[in-house]
Amino acid sequence: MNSVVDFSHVQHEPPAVPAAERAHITVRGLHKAFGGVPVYSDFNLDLPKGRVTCVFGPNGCGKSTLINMIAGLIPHDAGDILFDGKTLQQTTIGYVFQNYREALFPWMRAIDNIRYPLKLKGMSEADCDARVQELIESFDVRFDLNRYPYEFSGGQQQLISIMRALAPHPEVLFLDEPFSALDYEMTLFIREKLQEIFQATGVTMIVVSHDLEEAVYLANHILLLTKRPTRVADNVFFDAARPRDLRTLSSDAFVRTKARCLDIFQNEVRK
Ligand SMILES: Nc1ncnc2c1ncn2[C@@H]1O[C@H](COP(=O)(O)OP(=O)(O)OP(=O)(O)O)[C@@H](O)[C@H]1O
Repeated sequence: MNSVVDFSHVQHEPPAVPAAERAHITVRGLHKAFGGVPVYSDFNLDLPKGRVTCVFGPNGCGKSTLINMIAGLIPHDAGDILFDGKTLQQTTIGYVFQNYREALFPWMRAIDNIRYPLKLKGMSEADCDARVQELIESFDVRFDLNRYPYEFSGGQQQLISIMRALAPHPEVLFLDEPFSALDYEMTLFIREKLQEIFQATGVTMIVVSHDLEEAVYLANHILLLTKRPTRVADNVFFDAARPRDLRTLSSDAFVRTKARCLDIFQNEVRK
C-alpha cells in the first residue's frame, strides 16, 4: 500500500459542514468583482439547515456582499447558489436590514409594512390579518401597529422589520448587522427575540455580525472569512444549549470558542 497520503485535493474541496449537519445553502464556484477587483473567486460554501450561522471577518472582506448575493439582492458574476437544491425563486426568504430607518416603508403604517410580503404573495385579506395577529401574539407586541414607522423607537422599528421578514414563513432569514443601529438595551432585547424566534421556528438564520461575542452567543456555526479575495478561513461550531443566557457567556465552552475564533481572525488580519 502506498504510504504517501495525497492531500493535494483538500484545498479545492468546498468547506463541508460536519456530517451531522445537513447543508441548506450550497454555494459553488461563486465569482464576484467590483470594478474588475475580485471579492469572491471560485468561492464554495455550505451553510447548515435549521442552524444560526454568524458570518464574521475582517472589515470590507465581503460579508454583506456574500449574504446579499445569496439573498438575491445583488447579482453574482458566476456560480451556483441553491437552497435545499432549489433556486432562490423557488425559496421563501426573509431579510432584515442593518438600517431599519431605511428598510421600512415610511408611508405605510407598521401593520401594512408587515402585511406587505403577504400581499405580494397574493394572500387574502383575512389570511393576512390572521398571520399578522399570530405574529403580534408570538412577539407579545403591546404597542399600536397602526402607527407609522417614524413614531416608533429604533428597537421597535427593528422588531417590526423582523416581523415583516418572518411574516411569509421564510425558509431562511438573513440579517445584516441587525444590532448595529441599536442602543445596548435594544440590542439585548432584539438578540433575545432572535433566539426565541429561532427556538420557536428552527428557521435557518444567516447573521452578519461585527461583534464576536454576539456572534458566538447567537451561533451554532461561525463562518470566519479571510481578507480579500475572500475565502473561508474556518468553520467553528458552538453547540451550547438554548436558551442561552448570561451563564452561557461565562461558560468554558463559550470562552474557548470565542478565543478560537479570535485566534483565526487575528491570524487573518495580520497577514
Ligand atoms: N456596489 C459596490 N461597488 C463597488 N465596490 C463595492 C460595492 N459593494 C461593496 N463593494 C466593495 O466590496 C468589498 C466588500 O464589501 P462588503 O460591504 O460586502 O464588506 P463587509 O465585510 O460587509 O464590510 P464591513 O466589514 O465594512 O461591514 C468592499 O471593499 C467594498 O468597498
